[in-house]
Amino acid sequence: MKVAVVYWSGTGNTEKMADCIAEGIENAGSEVEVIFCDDFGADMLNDFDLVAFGCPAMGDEVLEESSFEPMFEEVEEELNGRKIALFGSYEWNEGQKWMKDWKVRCEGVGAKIVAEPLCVYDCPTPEDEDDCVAFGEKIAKA
Ligand SMILES: Cc1cc2nc3c(=O)[nH]c(=O)nc-3n(C[C@H](O)[C@H](O)[C@H](O)COP(=O)(O)O)c2cc1C
Repeated sequence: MKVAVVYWSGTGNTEKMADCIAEGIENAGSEVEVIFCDDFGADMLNDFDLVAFGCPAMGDEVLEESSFEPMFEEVEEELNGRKIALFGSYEWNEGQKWMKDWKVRCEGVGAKIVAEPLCVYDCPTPEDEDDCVAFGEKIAKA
């Protein structure tokens, strides 16, 4: 299994999640590449069996709009039938609306979401980091 972890992060919280998820994927014996969203595109999808997308809640409960959203708009057209996972950090709302909307959006284009999306409040605690590693191990076996 070859996995891409594609993320955006402004203050490092989602980046930390990405690194821990990658650690879990490696623990599971899979190959992983951690890629900043500007360096990923639809033409790379065929190189991976699974893509884990990470983006914090930004704007008003949306994906980051200048870098991650344009990449995702291009990629989502090609997600039908592909295995993906979603994760990200948030801070302002307990409702995690951005992630609920993102999940519905991905299901709408036919992506196969292999695990319940992982949301972490603010900066990952050591326990959150363990959850991220476990998430990586889980999705790598999906
Ligand atoms: C411009 C801006 C908009 C944000 N909008 C939201 C939001 O709508 N909902 C929320 O829960 N958190 C919001 N946040 C908080 C971030 O999601 C939170 O700080 C997160 O940990 C940032 O992750 P990062 O370190 O990966 O950038 C916002 C933060 C910024 C700077």
